[in-house]
Amino acid sequence: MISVAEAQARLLALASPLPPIERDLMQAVRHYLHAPLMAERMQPAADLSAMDGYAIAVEDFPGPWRVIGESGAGHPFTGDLQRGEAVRIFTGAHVPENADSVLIQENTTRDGEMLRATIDRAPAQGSNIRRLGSDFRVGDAVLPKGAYLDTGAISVAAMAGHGRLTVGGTPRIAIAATGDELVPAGSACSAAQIPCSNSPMLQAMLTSLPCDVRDAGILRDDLGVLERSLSALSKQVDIIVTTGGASVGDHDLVQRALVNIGAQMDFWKVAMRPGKPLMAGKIGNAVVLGLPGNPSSAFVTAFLFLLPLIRHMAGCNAPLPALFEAPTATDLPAGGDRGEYLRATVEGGHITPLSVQDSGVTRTLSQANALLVQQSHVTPRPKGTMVQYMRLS
Ligand SMILES: Nc1nc2c(c(=O)[nH]1)N[C@H]1C(S)=C(S)[C@@H](COP(=O)(O)OP(=O)(O)OC[C@H]3O[C@@H](n4cnc5c(N)ncnc54)[C@H](O)[C@@H]3O)O[C@H]1N2
Ligand code: MOO
Repeated sequence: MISVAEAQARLLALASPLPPIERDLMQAVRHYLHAPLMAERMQPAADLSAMDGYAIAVEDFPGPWRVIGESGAGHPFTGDLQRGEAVRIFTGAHVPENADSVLIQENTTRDGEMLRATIDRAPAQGSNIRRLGSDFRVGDAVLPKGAYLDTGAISVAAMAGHGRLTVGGTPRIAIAATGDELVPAGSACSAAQIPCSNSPMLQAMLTSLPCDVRDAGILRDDLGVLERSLSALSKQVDIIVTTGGASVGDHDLVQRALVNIGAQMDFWKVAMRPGKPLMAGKIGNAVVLGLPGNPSSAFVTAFLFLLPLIRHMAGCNAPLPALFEAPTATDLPAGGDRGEYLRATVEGGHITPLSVQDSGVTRTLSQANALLVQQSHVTPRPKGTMVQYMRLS
């Protein structure tokens, strides 16, 4: 059996990043930036007031001042300030020439044109002023290549003058559940049946990634059905994900069906728990990833393989999940012959593996916010030992 790291490397090598595409800002959300993003404008484009109050020269403190005009956001005051003069100013407005501080209005009294300070200490030069170019200047790289376009990134891209962005491609993905026992979630379900939770789970996992996901339904454990469906999907999408039918039972037909329709399988079985029966290969131009059927196995393998594959194809520079460290809140037993990914909770800086690790259980998936990574053959570790984990949320 190959290691998780080797399997990840082999999977990513099966596909190249898709060609980049230009999109409107809002269509670029959750995509990866294709090249560093340069500012096309200076921000702020002038010295701006950070508060509502009066623009003054600090050397005139403690006043009084004569208010000679007004500067509002979008309506700059065009004159300049002489000794003893102030300009009424609002948040976001241009600071007039010769002013070097904004007195907030709460620290003043006003009588007609006359302005007085109600504080004793002179404000510092530059106080309540956002300096020209202090956020970024024209040509500054405001986002690096491969940046994930989350809310903050969209904000800075818009401020930097961009209405369209060049981002990595959007892989098309088909999710096919397999198993005679499965019924669609919410349908009547006999004791011999089980709701298909894997397909909704996988779709939920992909909502924050740049991909077009299609639910290819539930495929019966029938070689002909699997062959026809997988063959058709391979011509329509970039990634086919199956769940179930990956192991060694008589009804585990996914691999056989794939080979029969000409797939080149790259690996089957990875030294990990849960998720051992994972398989990957290619049919034509499509990558096929066969996840095990058990819900936690499907979750962990999707987290460690499917998500990185999508990120890689969509232009992310670092597609694999990041590793963090925390002290374990409980003793940990020795590792077995497979790497383990224990569903765990990180709280108050400590990590606690959930007591139930059965890969058929879905409740633990809803409770876990981390996967505690335990290398194979590791010796027992007492409470307090630093361990590695991956964040799930
Ligand atoms: N003799 C052996 N038996 C098994 C081995 C092994 O090495 N030797 N491996 C075990 C491991 S590990 C896993 S994981 C499972 C995976 O098996 P399959 O991928 O073939 O999955 P199924 O048998 O089809 O289903 C397993 C389990 O999951 C339920 N399931 C399947 N699909 C869904 C779905 N879409 N939503 C919810 N639940 C699903 C299914 O009903 C079964 O209960 O094999 C072990 N066996
Ligand atoms: O590896 Mo299986 O995924 O342990 O249940």
